[in-house]
Amino acid sequence: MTVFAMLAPLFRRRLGALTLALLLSAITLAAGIALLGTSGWFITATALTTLGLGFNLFVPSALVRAFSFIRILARYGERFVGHNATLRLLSDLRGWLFSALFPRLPLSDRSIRHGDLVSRLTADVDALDVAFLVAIGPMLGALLMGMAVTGVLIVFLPSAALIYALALAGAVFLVPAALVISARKVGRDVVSAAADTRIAVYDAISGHADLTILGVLGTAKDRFSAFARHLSERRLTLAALTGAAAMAVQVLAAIALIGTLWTGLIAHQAGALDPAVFVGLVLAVLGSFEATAVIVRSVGKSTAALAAAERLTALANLPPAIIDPARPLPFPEGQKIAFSDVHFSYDSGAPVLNGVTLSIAPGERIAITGPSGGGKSTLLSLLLRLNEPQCGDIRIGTTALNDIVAAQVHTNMALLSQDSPVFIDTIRNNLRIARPLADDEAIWAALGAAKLEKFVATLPEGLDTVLGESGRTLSAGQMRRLCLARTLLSDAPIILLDEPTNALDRANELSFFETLAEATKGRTVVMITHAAIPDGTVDRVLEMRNGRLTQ
Ligand SMILES: Nc1ncnc2c1ncn2[C@@H]1O[C@H](COP(=O)(O)OP(=O)(O)OP(=O)(O)O)[C@@H](O)[C@H]1O
Repeated sequence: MTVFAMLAPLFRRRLGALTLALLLSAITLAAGIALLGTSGWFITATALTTLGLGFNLFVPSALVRAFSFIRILARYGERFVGHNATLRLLSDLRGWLFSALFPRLPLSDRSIRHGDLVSRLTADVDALDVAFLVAIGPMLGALLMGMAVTGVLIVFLPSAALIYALALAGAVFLVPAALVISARKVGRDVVSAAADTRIAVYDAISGHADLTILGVLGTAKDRFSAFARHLSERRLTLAALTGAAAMAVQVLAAIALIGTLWTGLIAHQAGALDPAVFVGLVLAVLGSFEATAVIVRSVGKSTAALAAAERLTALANLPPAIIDPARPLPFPEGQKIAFSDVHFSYDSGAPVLNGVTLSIAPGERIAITGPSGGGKSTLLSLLLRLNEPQCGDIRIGTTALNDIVAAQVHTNMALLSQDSPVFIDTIRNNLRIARPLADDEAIWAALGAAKLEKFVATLPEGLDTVLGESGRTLSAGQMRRLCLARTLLSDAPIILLDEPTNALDRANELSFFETLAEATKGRTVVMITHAAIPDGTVDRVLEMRNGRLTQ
C-alpha cells in the first residue's frame, strides 16, 4: 500500500469539512488582498481629492469595512472548521493504525522496538497534520487567488499579467517542488533521528535502575546526546533549505512587484491607468504573495510529514501474524484439546516443537515441566493461535483451531504469561480486565486463590488502590500474584498458566498449589512450571524436552 492509497480513504471521510476549510481559507485570502487593494485605492484617491480632484468616498470606505469583516469571519471559520477536520482526521488515522497494528503483533519486523512504535503512533501521526492543513490548503488558496489577481490585471493592466502569473506560478509550484526534491532525504533523516531520540529516552527510563547499578548511566546519556545532536543538525539543514526557498519566493515577489510598478507607470504615463487603481493593483500583487510564504514553510515541514507517512505505511504493510479463516467455525464448548504431530519453528529457524502429540480432556488439569528453552511457552502460543504450526494440527473437539477466529480463541482461554503486565489503574480495574462485570465477591475470591487477599485487605484504599506504572508500587511477587488473580477471575473455560508461582516463596507456592483445584474447578488447566508439584495438584505431569512431550 502506498502513502496515498493509505491516506485517500481517510481523507475522503472528511472531504466535506476539508473542502469547506479550503473555501474559507480562499475567502480569507481574497478578502485580505481585496482589503489591501481597496485601501491603496482609497488612500491614493483621497490624497488626490485634496489636490482638487473629485472622489466618492462612500464606496471604498464601505468596501474596506466589508472586506475586513469578511476576512475576520472567514479566518475564524477556516480555523474552526479546518482544525476540527484535521483533528478528526488524525484521530481516524490513529484508530486505523491501531486496528492495522494489532493483527500484526508480534511484528515480523524485529527491528521495530516499543519506543519506535510509540513514536509512530504519536509523533508520526501528529506530523501529518502539517501536510493536511498547512500545506495543501494554502497551496490551493494561493493558486485560486493568483488566478483571480491575474484576471484583474488582465482587465486593468494586461502588460503586467504575464510577469505576475509566471512569478506566482514559480512561487506556488516551482519553489515548493524544488524544496520537496532537495529536502526529501533530510526530511526522512529528521523523522528517523527524532524516533531514535525518543527510543533512547524510552530505553533509558525503562532500564534506568540497571543502568545506574551497572554504572553506565553516563554512557546512556552520551548516546542520547549524540542522537539529540544529530537530530538538531538535520533540523538545521532542513531549516536552511526552507530558508533558501523562502528567499527564492521573496525574489519572485519582488520581480512581480517591480514588473507591476514598471508596466503600471508606463500605462499611467500613457493615461491608460487611473492612479488610485494603480496603487490598488500594486498592493493586491503584494498581498497575494503573502500566502506563498506559508506554502514554503509548510512544504519544508511536509517533507518530514511524508517520511512519517511512509513509516506508518511500512507498519501497516507488514504481514498479519495470523490470518483469520474466511468461513470461521464457532469455538466448540466442553471439548477436548488435541495436538497431533505438531512441528513448529520460529522464522524457519531450528525446530522448537518436534512432533508434539497431546490430548487434554475437558476439565483436566495438566502440568508441563522440562528444561528452559524446551518449547513449553511456544506450545501455549500455538494453542492461543498467536503462532501457527508448520506441520500437524491442533483441534478443539473436531474443529481445527485455525478454523476459529483468533478473538474467539482468546475469549475461551485465559493466559497468565511470564510477562503479564500490571496497568496504571486501580487493583479492581486491573482485575476486571479479565471479567469486566465481576463483582467484589468474585474479585476477593480470585485474590484469595492467588494469595494476595491479605495484602490488599491491609491497604487503606483496598481494591481502589491505584498501582503505579508497571505496578511499581508492588513487589515482584505481589505483581505476579495480581496477574494470577486476574487470570483466575476470568470465566474462560481453559486456563493457561506459564510459571504461575514465579516470584512466590515456597510457602505461598505450596499454598497456591493447594487451592488450584478449587480455584479452577470445572475448567481445563494447562500449567507450565519448574516448581516441585505436590501430589494431587494436577491430574497429569508431562515433560517437554527438545520439542517432544513425554509422560
Ligand atoms: N518469538 C520468538 N522468536 C524466535 N525464537 C523464539 C521466540 N520465542 C521463543 N523462541 C525460541 O524457542 C525456543 C523455545 O522457547 P520457549 O519459550 O517455548 O521455551 P520454554 O520451554 O518455555 O522455556 P522457559 O522454561 O525458559 O520459559 C527457545 O530456543 C527460544 O529461543
